[in-house]
Amino acid sequence: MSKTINPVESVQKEIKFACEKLGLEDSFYELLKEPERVLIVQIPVKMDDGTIKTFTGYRAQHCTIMGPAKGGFRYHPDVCLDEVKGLSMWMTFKCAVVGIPYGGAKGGVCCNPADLSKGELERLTRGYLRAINTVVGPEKDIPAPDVNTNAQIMAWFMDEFSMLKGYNVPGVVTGKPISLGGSQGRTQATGFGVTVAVKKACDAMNMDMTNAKIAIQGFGNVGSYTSLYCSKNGAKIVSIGEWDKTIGTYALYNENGLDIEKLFDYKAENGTIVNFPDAKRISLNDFWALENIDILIPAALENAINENNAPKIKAKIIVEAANGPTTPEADKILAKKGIPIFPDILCNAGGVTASYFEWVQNLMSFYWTEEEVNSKLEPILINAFDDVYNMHKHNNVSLRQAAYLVAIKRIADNMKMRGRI
Ligand SMILES: NC(=O)C1=CN([C@@H]2O[C@H](COP(=O)(O)OP(=O)(O)OC[C@H]3O[C@@H](n4cnc5c(N)ncnc54)[C@H](O)[C@@H]3O)[C@@H](O)[C@H]2O)C=CC1
Ligand SMILES: O=C(O)CCC(=O)C(=O)O
Repeated sequence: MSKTINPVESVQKEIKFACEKLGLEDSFYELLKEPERVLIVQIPVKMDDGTIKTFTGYRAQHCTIMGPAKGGFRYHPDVCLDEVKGLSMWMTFKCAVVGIPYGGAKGGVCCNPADLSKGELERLTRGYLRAINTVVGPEKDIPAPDVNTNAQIMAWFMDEFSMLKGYNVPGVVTGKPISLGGSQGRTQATGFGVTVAVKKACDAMNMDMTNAKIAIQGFGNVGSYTSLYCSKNGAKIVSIGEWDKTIGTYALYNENGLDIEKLFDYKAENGTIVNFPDAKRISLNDFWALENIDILIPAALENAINENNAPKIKAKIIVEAANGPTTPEADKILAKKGIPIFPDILCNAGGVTASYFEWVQNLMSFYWTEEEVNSKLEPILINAFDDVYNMHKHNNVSLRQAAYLVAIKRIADNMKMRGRI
């Protein structure tokens, strides 16, 4: 059994280390160690059978000094206060790493969306918005999609907020459908950004991406587009680890590389990839222990790589696409094995950066093409990668520590200039 990991304590350790390394006084740590605000709400939902069920929802806003709070909300049975708080803290540092004018937030509702009908999901989403409406808005806090939430859910969220206000407010949420003010490229942006990180990581490690074999855990929004863009860049996606409601966790494996476009079609048709024909099915345990893998990309949930499976990992590098996929114990094990980990707050920042573009377009009511979005997105991600990599090289710190150093230096400079400290 893995030890229970408290994400808040894990982030606090990273903040403390970075503040000390940057020579910042304790007051900086004091201001960053906990979210500024956490809202816990009960959401009554009329179920299809006429009964009322109550769900617990959360919204945590960690730090708003750099701008309005920003971050997704998820629907999952494991959603709880500490998870949402930890995820909101990661968002603050992610936005600072890429230098976009936001603080960090995250939300979620503890529920199993697989058990809810479309109507129940809509009523839950509208109820969640009504319960948190006083703390969100284009100038305050702008949610977005995360695990088990998507463009349709963002559309209901935006519609309910607009009805409460009495006028259309597209900028209250990002990741909307294009027809409602969503941005070109947002759906694909996190996977696009992870692929930029993979390319940069390969360059830094003298690896050839066009010959790389990649294993990816998760074929949801982030995992699927990461698979697609990495394969378009010549890499072979030899394995995809997944979860299915009928059989639990499993992985698909094809040593010659899975056909990702066919996998997209198969998932669109079947809602799952569990019986995809052109692959062997292996266990998730075997997935973590795969031989001859160059790059491992966790793109599912927190704590996926832990003290149990880290010793088995044979990949040359890990690129984190999920938030918090590697536990602190696994970090230490992998460091001893000499496997570098390119961290989440750098590698998955493409999503929030494209969300920033969506919000800017909503505020201007003037919309960009996908080419314009991607041509603005890529240089931001490349610069962020270079900032983190240089910090890592020049300060004898891990890549994760380097990302926190870059982020916290920017936030601390802002705090000092304002005279907060
Ligand atoms: N959607 C976005 O734009 C962003 C998402 N992220 C992070 O990326 C991760 C994935 O998010 P999304 O792709 O949006 O969620 P999603 O809900 O679209 O996909 C998650 C996938 O992981 C699979 N999964 C769940 N548990 C699993 C397990 N134990 N083993 C293997 N597969 C499992 C699910 O079946 C699903 O296909 C999360 O950590 C999220 O916070 C980070 C940045 C932006
Ligand atoms: O697009 C956004 O605003 C946030 C995405 C998100 O939740 C994340 O980066 O973890």
